[in-house]
Amino acid sequence: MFHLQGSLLDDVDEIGLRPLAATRRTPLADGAWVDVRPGWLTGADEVFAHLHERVDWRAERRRMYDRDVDTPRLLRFYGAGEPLPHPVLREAREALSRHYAPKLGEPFVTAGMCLYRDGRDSVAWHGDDIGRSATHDTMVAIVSLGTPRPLLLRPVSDRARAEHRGGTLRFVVGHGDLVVMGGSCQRTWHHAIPKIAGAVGPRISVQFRPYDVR
Ligand SMILES: O=C(O)CCC(=O)C(=O)O
Ligand SMILES: [Fe+2]
Repeated sequence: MFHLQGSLLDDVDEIGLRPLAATRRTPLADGAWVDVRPGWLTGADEVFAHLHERVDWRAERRRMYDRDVDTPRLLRFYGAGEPLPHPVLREAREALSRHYAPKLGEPFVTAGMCLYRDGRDSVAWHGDDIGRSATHDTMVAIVSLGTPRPLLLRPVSDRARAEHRGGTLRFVVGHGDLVVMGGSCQRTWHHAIPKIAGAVGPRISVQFRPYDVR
């Protein structure tokens, strides 16, 4: 069975969520920010195994120039109101909605899921800028399970590029970790999960988003 020690290197096996008060914020240029809460989800081995086996993962194909290519990861999107594939994901969505309500003003409702089978699977540079996030501040909260992979961020708006000192930012998101991209992040910065060489185990990410953000 898949086994990976959580980021905090502790031995909590019970499935649950730690307090969100321990979240640490990194402000980014042009009104964006990233919150990180290492080891938020406990019992992550069991949740990973459950999702890996039970979710009806779907391969997608995408038009690239003049040909169709496989999207380099498996996907499953749970729309608002659709039951989630593990009860702790509903708890996670509720806890995030409660914690961020004062600033977000609305709940997280959808759950996008990605399965990166190995280091060849990836997400190219993009912002989640379909819907209201193209014009409004919002939040995308990501729970990561399985093999740690770097989440890269780079500024794209003129102001973010002018304000930002230094190069591409790199957040390694590990087993049970929470990362929240907020403020203007989806329209002023881009993010990516790059391919990596060598033997790399699978990773699942669960992205919670408000209504009409994708
Ligand atoms: O896997 C991740 O953590 C990021 C996925 C992502 O950026 C997306 O699905 O929009
Ligand atoms: Fe994204």
